[in-house]
Amino acid sequence: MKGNTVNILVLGKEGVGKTALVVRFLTGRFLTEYAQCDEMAYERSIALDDKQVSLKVIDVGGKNIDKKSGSKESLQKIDGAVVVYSITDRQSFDVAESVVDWLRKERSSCIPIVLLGNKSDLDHARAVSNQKSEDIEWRNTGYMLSECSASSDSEGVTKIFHMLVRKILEKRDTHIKAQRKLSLSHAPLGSPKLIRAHLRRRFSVFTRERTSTM
Ligand SMILES: Nc1nc2c(ncn2[C@@H]2O[C@H](COP(=O)(O)OP(=O)(O)OP(=O)(O)O)[C@@H](O)[C@H]2O)c(=O)[nH]1
Repeated sequence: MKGNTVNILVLGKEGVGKTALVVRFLTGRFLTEYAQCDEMAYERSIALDDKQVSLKVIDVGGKNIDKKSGSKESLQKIDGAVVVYSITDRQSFDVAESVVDWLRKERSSCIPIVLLGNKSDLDHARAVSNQKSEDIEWRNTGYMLSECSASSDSEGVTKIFHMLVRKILEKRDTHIKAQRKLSLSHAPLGSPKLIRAHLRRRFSVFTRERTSTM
């Protein structure tokens, strides 16, 4: 079982600020230059809502974005993705949209995706209209639109990654509950599993009744 281990893929066109965002989120710092790599994986344990979460963030170099080969293997193991574009680069938004389509096609189960416009500090050079709705929320298809700035908005970057991790854990929880229910409904009558579940239910009613009369 995966427990609280979460794997996130960060993708997008070259130069949109993927590494800057990941580094900002994991270290709180903004660096202006990075060594270019095809793919970098960062591992970190974070505290979120009283839970300890083991995070693995894979930053796929923008050069790989067309062939997408580097990320294909990682794809089956990931729980969620941040697809980044720069608000100053219209083409990076088109690339990001095609990456979201590709992710949806490649992954049979619908993973949560954030379509994220970076460099919002450069509003004067904006080339993509503002996608950010005031109350950020997950849409039906399991994706979210937002904007932030790796260079000037540490809090905003953290908030977005945290929202994604929460969504992943919530989805996993729902899946586990559904699996449990299914395995119980398939258990043969009188099986130890079914008897145990039945006793647990009875026992909880019994303790509730006792507590309420006290
Ligand atoms: N103004 C501004 N510049 C940014 C921001 N985020 C990143 N940059 C700059 O954009 C450039 C590219 O950032 P990277 O983080 O290397 O971009 P990347 O998407 O990882 O690039 P590749 O690894 O080549 O795919 C750097 O010069 C950063 O300093 C931001 O929020 N605002």
